Amino acid sequence: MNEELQSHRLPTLPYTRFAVIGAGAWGTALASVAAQAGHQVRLLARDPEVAEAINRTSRNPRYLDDVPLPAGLQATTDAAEALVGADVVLFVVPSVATRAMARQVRPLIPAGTPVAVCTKGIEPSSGMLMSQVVADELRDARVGAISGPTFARETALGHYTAATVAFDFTHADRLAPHDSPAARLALSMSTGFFKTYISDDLVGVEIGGAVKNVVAIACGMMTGAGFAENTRAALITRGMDEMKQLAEALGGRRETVTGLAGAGDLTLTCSSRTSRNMSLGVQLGQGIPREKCFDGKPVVVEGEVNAVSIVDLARRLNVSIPICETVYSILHEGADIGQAFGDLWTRPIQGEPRALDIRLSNPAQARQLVMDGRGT
Ligand SMILES: NC(=O)C1=CN([C@@H]2O[C@H](COP(=O)(O)OP(=O)(O)OC[C@H]3O[C@@H](n4cnc5c(N)ncnc54)[C@H](O)[C@@H]3O)[C@@H](O)[C@H]2O)C=CC1
Ligand SMILES: O=C(CO)COP(=O)(O)O
Repeated sequence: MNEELQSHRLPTLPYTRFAVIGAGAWGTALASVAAQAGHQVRLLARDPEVAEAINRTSRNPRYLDDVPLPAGLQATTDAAEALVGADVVLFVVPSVATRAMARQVRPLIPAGTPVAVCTKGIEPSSGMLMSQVVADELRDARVGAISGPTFARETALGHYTAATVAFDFTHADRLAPHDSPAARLALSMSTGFFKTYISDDLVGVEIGGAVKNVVAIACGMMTGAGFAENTRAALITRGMDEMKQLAEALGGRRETVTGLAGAGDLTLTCSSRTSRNMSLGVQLGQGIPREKCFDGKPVVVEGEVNAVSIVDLARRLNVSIPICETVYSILHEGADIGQAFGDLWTRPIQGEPRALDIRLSNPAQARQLVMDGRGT
């Protein structure tokens, strides 16, 4: 347990009855972690065949089919059965399905129940973070998030993994942080291989998870198109700056973005083709038409959908996020990859950090000055 929390007189009580909504790769992996921590876990699947197979074979035949699942994990397609008696709920459906799913299970979640959203994204049109979408539907629940650098397969296989559990802290949470939903859920999910950290900056945590997917597509595109490692390092670093700007504009903290859910997830996702976002970018960079990517199979690529909502949100907030804008222009406006990345590199020179308020003319103009003999 966190040392600071240990110093409190009262022990933190773990949650022990989990309902996990969504039996995809990540829902299955998180259900597995919770079951390995010794909890009762009910996993809500859409497909009866998946639920039946999990219960019969302790494997999810559709996702992570080679990973054995622990005892104590029961799957069902009946939302009422999944949620009855649950003292904590994890929401793990794709961002496009989150609101409808929250609305569907609303009557089954008692007031005050902690709900952690493990989906990464921002809702189009409303610009809401996933926790805000769920809170909008479940008005009486305590809604937070779990996020970090966590490939589902590696997590389910028991590789050392770390993630952040974030909830906004109420006045009562500040008086008794050991008893806050964040602390209780972090303790409940903590196993010998799954390490949790606690945050009270839900906005910062969720912005990291949403924006890193778009930056990963950018890194994939440049890899597929044959750009070099220098380019990727620049995109990761400047992508983190875009996260910081956006988080701050929404009331989050810049330093949260340097944590697991920001820098951590950005590093993971932008470095590996295991990432569906990075992988989509690589395929597009190689010139594969979108409909032929992933051999034409439907795959959840959150950054593709969320490039739209993130760019829209940033424009409304007047925040400059040129890397996300570049990805958006390629994915949704048909821009050419080589041209769009080239344009990114000829943007005006600015301070790093942006607080150093300098903005010089376009580098092309500087070259012209040299050619005109007007340098010193
Ligand atoms: N796979 C991973 O390594 C990680 C994924 N995440 C996030 O978790 C979320 C879910 O991703 P995955 O589990 O990987 O996706 P997935 O593709 O493995 O599974 C998606 C699940 O959602 C269900 N689903 C799809 N559309 C639905 C709808 N309209 N209504 C209800 N259920 C629906 C599917 O049946 C499936 O069970 C995403 O936001 C992703 O960014 C976060 C961390 C790691
Ligand atoms: O969020 C993830 C790892 O933290 C999974 O990334 P992808 O959705 O790109 O596969």
